[in-house]
Formats: sequence, structure tokens, C-alpha cells
Amino acid sequence: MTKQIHLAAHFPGVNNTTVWSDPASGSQIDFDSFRHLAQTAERGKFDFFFLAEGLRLREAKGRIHDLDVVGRPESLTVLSALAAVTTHLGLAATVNSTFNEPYEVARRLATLDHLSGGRAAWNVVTSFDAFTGENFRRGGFLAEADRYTRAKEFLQTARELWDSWAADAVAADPESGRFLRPGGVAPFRHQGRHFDISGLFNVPRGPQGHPVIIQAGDSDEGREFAASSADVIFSRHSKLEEGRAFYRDVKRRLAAYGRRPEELKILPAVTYVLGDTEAEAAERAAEIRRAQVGPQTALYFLEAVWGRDLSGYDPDGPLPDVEPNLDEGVSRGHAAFRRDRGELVSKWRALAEEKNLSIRELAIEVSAPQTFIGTPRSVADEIDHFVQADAADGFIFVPHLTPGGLDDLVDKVVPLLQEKGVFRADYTGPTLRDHLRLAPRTQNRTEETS
Ligand SMILES: Cc1cc2nc3c(=O)[nH]c(=O)nc-3n(C[C@H](O)[C@H](O)[C@H](O)COP(=O)(O)O)c2cc1C
Repeated sequence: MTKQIHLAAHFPGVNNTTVWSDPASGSQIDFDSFRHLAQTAERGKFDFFFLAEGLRLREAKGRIHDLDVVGRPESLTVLSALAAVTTHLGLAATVNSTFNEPYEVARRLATLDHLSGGRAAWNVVTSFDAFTGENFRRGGFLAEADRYTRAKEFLQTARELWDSWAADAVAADPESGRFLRPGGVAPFRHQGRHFDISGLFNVPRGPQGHPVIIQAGDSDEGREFAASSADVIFSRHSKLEEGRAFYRDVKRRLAAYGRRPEELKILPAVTYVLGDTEAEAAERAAEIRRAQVGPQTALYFLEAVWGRDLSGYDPDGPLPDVEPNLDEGVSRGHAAFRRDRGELVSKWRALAEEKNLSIRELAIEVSAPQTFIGTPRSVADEIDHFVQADAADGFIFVPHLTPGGLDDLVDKVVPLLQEKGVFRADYTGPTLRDHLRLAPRTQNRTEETS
């Protein structure tokens, strides 16, 4: 059966994918930038617009890492404003489960769901590091091994709060003089390892019941959490074979929770470059990579893995001859570099030797080359193939420019996907659950009792 593709738009982030130095690049914080990107995604009939979150500025060698965009506003506030200038587009906020409280997050997401007419989504992330924790009153209080037990209990508690209001709880009946239908709001009581709370929730049930839940972790616990509790996975697996292995692995886990494979959509983060010919696209892609990985960024990549100050090395020269310092991290707040650094150094050395690469050339080669490069036709074909081959259910597109970075995708590639009959010509329902073809979420199920 031909699968329908799901598409989402990621606002350019605080990493080197975003080319803020390009003359076409606009503000990362003005509302007009968010509005332009969201309205472009809606014009393309995308499922949702996605905002990432980082709760502490990245640092390198004790200073702010200021080569990439630094600073960003808070997601739920931005999405609430976008709800007023969009009508169908889903609005996905990344909100951490380690440094927040369920009552407050549940309130804010239910509010966004109301304001947007059922378009809210929550990307539940589980920040691991005490470095981020220092920004919060309780410091790095959570051991890494506990972050998913807290995330799971956090989400379960939020679901209990959302479920404490019946869909028809508000009667507003002048005859009886009662605002609420008797029994329409139940008290909640949650007693668990991480939360012990009771009372009455104060936001009526949102149009979707529960917002769409997104999960972005990749560890075994992360995948299990997604299989038990999420509607969407935001994955890093954007290469065909790797994507298929991830897809098989996660979809296979769903049965244990009484769920069907189509109840969890897998959407890798991807990037793209278009040209009128394949050669033009490839040339543009190489230019963008050089803008993304300047000499200082190349050194930073290596320093993060080597655990050493490498500022004495020439970015256009060979790889450092010193051994990595695996006890030290010089980069803080950057998730990508925290595991297997020794192995990575050996792999990079072998690659640089084989292809005779300088530090900068190596960094360009190993750090996230664009996923789809080609003409609108070849990119549309590749996107479709990726989904039909069960390497994904769709994609979260990460543009390199703010705010015009998705314009050509929407104008040139989306119509071809629509022509193929693999992407919607128009929205068929008002809510994000409708776009994702997910059933309304009304009941706590297996995840809560397991
Ligand atoms: C594609 C992707 C996007 C992510 N986006 C964010 C983010 O915006 N904010 C954040 O704090 N963590 C983000 N994460 C980190 C994860 O939520 C999680 O904390 C991290 O991957 C570690 O979990 P793991 O050990 O299960 O992989 C992202 C992870 C992935 C794979």
C-alpha cells in the first residue's frame, strides 16, 4: 500500500546548520521570522511546525560558544502567538521533563491546544546534564539513569491531569445556575517516585484530549519510552539503511504496549538543497557546507571530541597529532559529543588519511551533510522512496536559512509529492491528530499500568 508522507518544519536552530551570516538570513527572534516560516509550512500543508529547546547557552573552553546563533525565546510563548496567525498547522513545543513540573506543563499545553483549536504537540526531552541543571534551583539533581523514569512518570501525571476534566464538563447552564456539569471535573491524586501531588486541575480538556506527544531520545530507554507513550519520534536516522533499521526496531517494540505500528510516526530530521540541475544542486550544497563549517567551527568540532584546546592547529592542515583527553570535555551543553569519543577519533583519523583531508575538510565530511540534494523532481522521488521503503513515515525539515529556508521546498517539491498522490492536497481536519491520522487520545492505557 502506498504510504502518505508526513512533513514538518523545524525553525532553524542554535547549531551550525543555521547559516546566520548569509545576506538572506533574518532575525532569529523577531516574530516575523517565526510567522514567515510557519505560514510557509502551512501553505505547504505541513503537519506541524517544530521548536527545539536548549535551557543553557552552549560553552566551549569556559566561554559562550558564539560561532552559531546564541539565544532563543521560549517555545510555548512563541507557539501561542503563532496560533493566532495560522489555522491548521500543528504547533510543537520542546519542553524538558527534568527541570519542570507536570501541573504547570500540562496547563500550558492544554492552553495551547485550546488557543489553536487542537493543534498542540509536546516534544518530551530529558536533558541529562548537571551543567544545564545549574540554571535551576535544584541543580543537577537527577542521575542520568533516572531521567526516563521521571519523563515517563511526568507524562503519566500530565495525562491524569488532562483526563481529570470530562470533554463535556463545562455546561454553562443558566437554568440550573451551574457552570460545570456535576461530576465533570474529578480531583486528581498522583503518588509516585518523582511526583506526589493532588488537587484539582484548572484548565478544561483541550480539543485533542491530550496534545500529540513527540519523543526525540535514541537510547534503548528512549526508544522504549517512545514505543509506550509517544505519537511521533523525531529521529536522527536520516540515511536509508540506518533509517530502516531504526524504523524496524521501534515499530517492533509497539506490540508489547498493545499498540499498532501506525500509532507511532517516525520522522527523521533532514536537510535539503535544490538546483535546476543535479550539478548545480551539488555545487550549492558544497557552498552551504563551507558556510556551515568555517575554520573556527571545524576546530570546535574536533576540540569537542578530543577534549583538548586545539587552537594552535591550522584548520586547513592535518588532524592533531596529540591523543584525545577522554576524561575532559571542553564543550558543554552539546548533546552530540558525549559518547564514544575514543572510537570517533580513530574513525576520523582513518578517514582523513584515506581521503587526505584537512581538519576543516574532515569536519565538513563528518558533520551532517545535507540529506537530499538535487532537482525538485529527484528530491521528491527520493523523499517518496525513503518513506515507501519504510525508513520513515515522513520528515522534519531543518532549513539552513531563517526565515526563507523552506520557500523553495514548498513551492517546488511539495506540488510534485501532491501530484504523485503521496502528500495531502489540503488539510482534511482541524487538529494535528487529524493530520497525523492518529485517534483522539482519551484514555490512559497500557503505558500507565505497565
Ligand atoms: C533529533 C533530535 C532532536 C532533539 N532535540 C532536542 C531539543 O530540542 N532539546 C533538548 O533538550 N534535547 C533534544 N534532544 C535530546 C533528546 O531529547 C535526549 O535528551 C537525548 O537524545 C538523550 O537521550 P537518549 O540518551 O535517549 O538519546 C534531541 C534529540 C534528537 C535525536
